[in-house]
Amino acid sequence: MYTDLIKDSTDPANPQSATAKVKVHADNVKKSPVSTDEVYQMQDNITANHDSNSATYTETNIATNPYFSVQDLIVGYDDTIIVNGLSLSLQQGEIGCFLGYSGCGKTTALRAIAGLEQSRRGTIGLNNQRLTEQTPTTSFAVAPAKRGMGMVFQDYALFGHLSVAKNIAFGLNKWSAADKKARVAEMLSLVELTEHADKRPNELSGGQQQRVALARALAPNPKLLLLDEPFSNLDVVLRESLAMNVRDILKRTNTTAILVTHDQNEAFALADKVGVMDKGRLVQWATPSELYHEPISPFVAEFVGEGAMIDGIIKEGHVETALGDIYRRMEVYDESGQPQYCEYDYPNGTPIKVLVRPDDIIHDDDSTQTALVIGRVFRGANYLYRLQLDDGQTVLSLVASHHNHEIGSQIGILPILEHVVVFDEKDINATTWSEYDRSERVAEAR
Ligand SMILES: Nc1ncnc2c1ncn2[C@@H]1O[C@H](COP(=O)(O)OP(=O)(O)OP(=O)(O)O)[C@@H](O)[C@H]1O
Repeated sequence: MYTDLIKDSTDPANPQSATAKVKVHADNVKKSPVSTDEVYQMQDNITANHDSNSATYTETNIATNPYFSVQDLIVGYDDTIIVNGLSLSLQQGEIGCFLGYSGCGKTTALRAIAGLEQSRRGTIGLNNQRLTEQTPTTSFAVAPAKRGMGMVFQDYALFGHLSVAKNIAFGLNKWSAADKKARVAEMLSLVELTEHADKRPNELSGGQQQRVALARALAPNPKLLLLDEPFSNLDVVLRESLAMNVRDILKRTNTTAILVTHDQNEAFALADKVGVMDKGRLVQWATPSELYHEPISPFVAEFVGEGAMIDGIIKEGHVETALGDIYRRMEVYDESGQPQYCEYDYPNGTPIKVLVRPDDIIHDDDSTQTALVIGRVFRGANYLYRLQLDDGQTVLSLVASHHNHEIGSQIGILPILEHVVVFDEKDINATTWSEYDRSERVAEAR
């Protein structure tokens, strides 16, 4: 794969393949329900764990060790591997996210981090403590209740018979009465629910209940906060605004967190680093912007954001396409600030696929290059147009909605091909989202 950035594009998560001969991923296996009791116990113990006897890194060095790290984590049931070589790291205060389709192993990964699932291989470290280490020679795992983690669930899991304030105070049993009162007041204010302190959860909206759940999880000051699809019970409009609100709260409290979701808007609104998962593997671990602009494979390109893949062919070091020629741009500039280019190192005639995002195609009435409008979706501020090029290929274009063009009309376009992503045949032969989608439908139809 080539992007406009000339740099090593190998998978930073570096998933190692499992050596055991096992079947990877099975959709017919039922998962055990999340045991909220286990999680309440985790929560109750957070503040009691400052003198935890869990092992510390022998070569501890806060400057070089990430605050939170997972290395080559493998989790499976019987002969099935669900999480396959997960590796990632977060600095303190960073928010990470596992993003992927249903059944790809996101929740299992989260539960393994919490210690609620046993791992077969790998290490987990948090705040200079080794929490899990499973190697051929060592086997070590800190109990969930001693990991200092908090959890927020999809269904809020609040105590219906307790007030909002008492729900928030739940994990503070070992605090003095005065400290507990002050902490609950602080948390109520943080999530802007002070005036609802004495209400029962069922007197609150879904969004408010989720804020109570967040306050309850944050109250004992967890070392790591785990959020499992926290917004999926809420309507779409509320989801994005609550996601931004939650990000703001986590940033203000410098909380390190991991979110699990299948919704990329949620992932982008909340997370600093997003990991796209596919069949138990972390395919790419990157910032939202990197995922969108520099997807590592067609799978990630198609899963994250919108766009179209068009055909290209290598000619003398550049790519010829129906939209125009693409030159390989480096993130290197000459003295006058002009970007520098180099050649794609493929032989002449190599077939290529080019990822073109809707923002790469600008509508321009004065352009001599035109395309046929074959579809459009009104999105308030914009129209998303589906456009057919002269050779029959289609691309998408995001155009301000005051440019109202009927289906069947020709419009002028200006392709901006400076930042497109180029994939070769090897990338294309990898499993794509479309292929997955098809096989899912076949499986569902059985
Ligand atoms: N305790 C278990 N025993 C056996 N298989 C399990 C168990 N827990 C999960 N699985 C299987 O592991 C796979 C991944 O499940 P997981 O819940 O991690 O996926 P997910 O990506 O979080 O999906 P969703 O978004 O639907 O929650 C599924 O096929 C599931 O049936």
